[in-house]
Amino acid sequence: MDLTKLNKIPKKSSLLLQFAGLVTIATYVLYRIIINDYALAGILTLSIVPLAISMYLEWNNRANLIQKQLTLIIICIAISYSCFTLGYKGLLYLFPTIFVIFFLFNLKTALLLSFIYSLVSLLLALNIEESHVVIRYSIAILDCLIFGAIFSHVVNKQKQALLYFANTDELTGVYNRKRLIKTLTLLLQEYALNGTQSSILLLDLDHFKKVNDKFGHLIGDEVLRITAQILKTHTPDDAEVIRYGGEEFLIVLAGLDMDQASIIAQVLIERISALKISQIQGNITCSIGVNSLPATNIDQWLADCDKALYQAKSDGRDRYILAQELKPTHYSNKKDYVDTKRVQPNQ
Ligand SMILES: Nc1nc2c(ncn2[C@@H]2O[C@H](COP(=O)(O)OP(=O)(O)OP(=O)(O)O)[C@@H](O)[C@H]2O)c(=O)[nH]1
Repeated sequence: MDLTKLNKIPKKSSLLLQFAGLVTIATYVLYRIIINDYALAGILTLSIVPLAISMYLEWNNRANLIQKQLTLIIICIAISYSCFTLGYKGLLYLFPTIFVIFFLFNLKTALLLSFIYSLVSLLLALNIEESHVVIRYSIAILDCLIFGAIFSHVVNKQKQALLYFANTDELTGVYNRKRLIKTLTLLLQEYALNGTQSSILLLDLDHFKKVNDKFGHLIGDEVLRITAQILKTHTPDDAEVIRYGGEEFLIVLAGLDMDQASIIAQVLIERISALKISQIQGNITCSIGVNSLPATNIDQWLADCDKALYQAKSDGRDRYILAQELKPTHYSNKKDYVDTKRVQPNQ
């Protein structure tokens, strides 16, 4: 399944749901006008306006959760009023709105809101209904609340699992590259708005091919897993560790400047070289490129960090290099680095 298509599903279903609501309410408003009930027609029309705005924003990819929640609350108020004037006919509209509440609020808030909404509407319906009718509806509405809560709980769990698998590298358990663009875009925006510093480290294990060749791919995999653990343990809690390529990891340090990022780079180099794996003789080392904002865009941020990493490799590995310290002419392309590798085969 193409996971990128997943993003389009909520937009389509949300538009469809809102369209169904709009048509239902609009038809009902027409009916109330025909039978000269202008008061209820007016109140319901008030709920059509935010719904139409909400659909327009959704269509233009500008919808946000707060505006959707407000729209739903206005519709709930209109439906409560219709319970007061229509009795059980108004109560019928409670059921679908309760389900929508569970999809637009978190579980606790949705339970509280739909409970208050149902209670108020049932009490208002008493205006024209016998109490035994209202009690019958109360039981049905309670069922709806319970099923709504269970259903949204299960869907949320599945959504979390899907997000986890879509964003996680299977071998190491850290983020995969899908996470990258979103995180770096946010940090560039933060820098442009508030001047908040952020840095990235591009870390590559040294001579990893030799580890595979000498000890086998399974041991190589184990080294990658342990490295990922070290990166997670020795970086701040809010740092994002991303598996960037085969034996390459990108560490995103939000809010940290070049000096702070350098300290972390040095710690990681020391921790990785201190690593003892029983099946492997000798040390595992790594090289790191460090690049801090400003950067004109994500590509430049990453490309300059990549150059710093290549220079760290060329300068003898087991070290970090700051992108800011690179001379513009130094290692302008990867060929220079490949040539350097070729003359040091036994390193
Ligand atoms: N075990 C294992 N190996 C991997 C994985 N992904 C990539 N590799 C290996 O990583 C090695 C990368 O080799 P190179 O790009 O030559 O880099 P290197 O040997 O680390 O040399 P330098 O980067 O120059 O220090 C290759 O042998 C790949 O097969 C993986 O998921 N598991």
